[in-house]
Amino acid sequence: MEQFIPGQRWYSDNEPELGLALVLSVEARQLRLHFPAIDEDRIYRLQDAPLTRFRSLPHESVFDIHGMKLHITSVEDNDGLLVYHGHDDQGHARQLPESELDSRLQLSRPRDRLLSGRIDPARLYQLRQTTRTMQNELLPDPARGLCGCRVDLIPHQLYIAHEVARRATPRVLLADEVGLGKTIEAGLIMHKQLLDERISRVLVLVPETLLHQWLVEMLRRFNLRFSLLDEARCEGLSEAGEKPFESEQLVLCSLDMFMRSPVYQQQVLDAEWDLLVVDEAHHLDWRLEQISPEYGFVEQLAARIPAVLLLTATPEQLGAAGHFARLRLLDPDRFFDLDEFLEEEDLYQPIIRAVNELLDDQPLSHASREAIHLALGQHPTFARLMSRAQQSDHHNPDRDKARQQLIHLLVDRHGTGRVLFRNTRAAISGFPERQRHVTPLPLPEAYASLASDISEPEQRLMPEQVWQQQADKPATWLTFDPRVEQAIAIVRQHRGEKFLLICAHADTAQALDKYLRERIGLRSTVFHEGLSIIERDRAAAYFADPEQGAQLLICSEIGSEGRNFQFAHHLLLFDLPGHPDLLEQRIGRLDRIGQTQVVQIHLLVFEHGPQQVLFRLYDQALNAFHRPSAAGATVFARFREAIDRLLLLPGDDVDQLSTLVNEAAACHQQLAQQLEQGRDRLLELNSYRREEADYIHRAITRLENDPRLLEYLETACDQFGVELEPHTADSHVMHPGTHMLMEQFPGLPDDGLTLTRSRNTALAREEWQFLSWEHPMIRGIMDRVLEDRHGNTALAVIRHGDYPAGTLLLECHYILEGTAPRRLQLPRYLPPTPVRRVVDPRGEDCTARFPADQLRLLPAELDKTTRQKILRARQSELRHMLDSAGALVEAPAREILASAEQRMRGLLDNEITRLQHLAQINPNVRQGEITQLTTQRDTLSRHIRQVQPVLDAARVLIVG
Ligand SMILES: Nc1ncnc2c1ncn2[C@@H]1O[C@H](COP(=O)(O)OP(=O)(O)OP(=O)(O)O)[C@@H](O)[C@H]1O
Repeated sequence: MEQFIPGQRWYSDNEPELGLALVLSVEARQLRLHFPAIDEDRIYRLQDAPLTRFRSLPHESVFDIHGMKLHITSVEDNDGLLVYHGHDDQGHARQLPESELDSRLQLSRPRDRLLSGRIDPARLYQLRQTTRTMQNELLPDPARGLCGCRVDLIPHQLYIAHEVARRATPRVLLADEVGLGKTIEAGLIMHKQLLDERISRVLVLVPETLLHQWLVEMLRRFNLRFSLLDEARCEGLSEAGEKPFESEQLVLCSLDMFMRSPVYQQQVLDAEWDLLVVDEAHHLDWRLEQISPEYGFVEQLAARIPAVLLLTATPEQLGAAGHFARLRLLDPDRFFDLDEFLEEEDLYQPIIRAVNELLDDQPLSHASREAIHLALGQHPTFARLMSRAQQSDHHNPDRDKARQQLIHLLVDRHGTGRVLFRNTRAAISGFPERQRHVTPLPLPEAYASLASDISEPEQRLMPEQVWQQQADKPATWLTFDPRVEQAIAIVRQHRGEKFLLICAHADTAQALDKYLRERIGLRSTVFHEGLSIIERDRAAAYFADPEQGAQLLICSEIGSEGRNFQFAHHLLLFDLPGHPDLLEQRIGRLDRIGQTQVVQIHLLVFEHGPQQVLFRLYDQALNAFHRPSAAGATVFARFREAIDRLLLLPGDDVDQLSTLVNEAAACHQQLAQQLEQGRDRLLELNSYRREEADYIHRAITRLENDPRLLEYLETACDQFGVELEPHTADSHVMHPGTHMLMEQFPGLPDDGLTLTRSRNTALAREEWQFLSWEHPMIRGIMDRVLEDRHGNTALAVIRHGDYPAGTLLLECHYILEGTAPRRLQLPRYLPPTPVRRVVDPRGEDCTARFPADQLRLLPAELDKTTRQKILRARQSELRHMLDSAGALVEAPAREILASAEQRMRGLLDNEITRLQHLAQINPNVRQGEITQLTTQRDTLSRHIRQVQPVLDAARVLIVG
């Protein structure tokens, strides 16, 4: 019998409606209680007072007398008086002595509710059980965080997302070739880390032109609602007395905004973030002699924010120094010296040769064997792998397996492998072809005569601009420049087909647009840096509209970055840019995931002059119109002087040009070969591992095809009064019902919504919701069901031959759930795990006789009064069964916890050993990562051992 102590809270078994009582005094035979809810004192006999002690447990919530809700994390027993510790709704740490609990009865625990005769409807009880089961299955599922995104399941993206999002604080450079889905990869990583509660505050920095596209992409594909903070919004928030960057969790800003405002820079630096994402990171210019303000600012952010994703399609634009500089943002301790970085890259050559021999199924040369020993050490496991990999029988699957394992081990040890992911079209199949169509055009005399006045090669690429400035007339070049007529002719030839025209300068774009619209009546629109963001988005949307939209979009160079125009198949290049990476960016607007046809590239090239120089270099030396040229940037860097000289030549020097093109072509071929055999091959292997991608793919498909999802939604809708009706073969419509039981059903608008379970349909019908276990609506329902007490008691009549009618049995569902700081990821190893026990009146375990799915429930529904009568009459039996079930669950709970701890240790020890090995050979492994993992493992062990089974739901079974 529990001792009564003044200050404790109890409630009356017979009259729970009186609320929580406070023990005032305890004498020899009686005790005095005060019931604040009715402001009455009552006296009970100490010996048989029908009272139950009120106790709440970790994970539950209680209210104090001022209405503050406390989410309990631990309960302290201070000489018989309880103090609840936890946090309030704002996340502030609080403690609450039981004497200050709100007196309106907070009977939420199943034990209290059963003993006071409170029973929930059977369907609600069932919904709770299913929710628990699903929660237990979904939390550790490898597809978690990836299956609910409205994206095609593209293997290299799945691999990267899975690999990166698992890291505690990933700091990586996503550098897939243009248009292969870096934004999508970043979205997948964020989505998974947010769902796993590894992160909650995210700052995304993008060029101004891409703000809206990011905003929309994050919402429609990932259900991530970012807040776009521009100057106007920040000003508004500041005026309202708020700190702009602390008002929202997911924030999207343009980097340019911070470049204009040191005040905002400071404010964003002062706010706390978990993850920083920087798109188009090649703009962060860094040279030994000078650091750009953009780089300086991002460097400060990256030093404070634990996780960082940098996105760029052209990591080596601006040369190796630029590449090094971006890696330096991710890990300044590791990448601190440019020369050393360059030397180190060369040291990987022997490993690369070894990997090539393994890949090409060749015998391992002596040098390769040496390199492997040097890289992996003399550990017996590696020695065994080596000997299996060298077996002469080519058909032996063991040999293949050993070779694959060695490749993985070696790739792991590759210099930048852990921080850099780069996939190329060459390594990933399924991309459309490119076809180029070139129309040589005479160079107008007016342009030829300008040549001697221009000293900058870049200017010579835009003669129309120089002409306009010199002639000081508005765009007269339109009348004599043959590219204009030719562009019109090409567009007209393909009536009804969309064209993206890109030129270097905003003024050129504007003049062309005006001319084509007013004089020719073409449905065109324009996109350039002089327009506001809204105007640019409007232009892009007008172009995208398949029926009423523009046939032609004219863009300045800014249109060639990041934008999605793959619904068009024709690209018209009014001029050629001075760098191969820019050319690739231009082509990448159309040649990207989602392009369904051959990409037609139309080139308007003068037969003479600098455009001809570039054309021949791109076409004949780099073959850049047909496929991305990985070595293009290096070739241009090597021949920069010669190229600039030719670009500035007033006339043509055909011989010099041919020599340059030939030399550049030879150099390109050689570099491409080296890349193919060398560093790129390793990087490629590291950026995409098929088996892992397949494994994730299978896991996602399994969840997607789980029929329980729709059943679950149907039951929830039924329970909460929401209408759900079939719509098409794979979709449903949902509406709030007339008797909806919730004020608001999570995520359901007043006018309803349509949802589909089919990924393909969801991709085609963006206005529909994509239903998955991760959809905010399903997550919202699960939270609502588990919150507080929904369905945690029930009563049913059953048939069972072994027990006489009238026997009372009790089915108890316990939950093993730990509390630990989120960053430790405890649920990954110990998801809330249900344990079920059924006890008979003697307190014996009879679970085996009553498997959950075989309980023969009788339809007899007892009314509320009868249920309460039964429960009150047999309270002592119930108490006994509750206590017995509590004792019975201890042994299985210990087993589950021990195996969770073992699993956790196994996984983390593996990871620690791998990292320790890597750290000896690959300095890219941050020592901090290893220490963090070791501490994490030990702290997790402590948390797991402290877990106690908590009764989550109980059902009284009456044998009928
Ligand atoms: N898994 C996917 N499912 C559906 N669409 C995708 C997927 N991956 C990429 N896309 C689409 O392909 C296009 C290119 O993707 P994304 O913008 O992420 O590429 P990127 O590598 O960031 O491009 P860039 O180099 O131009 O910045 C986008 O329209 C995107 O929506």
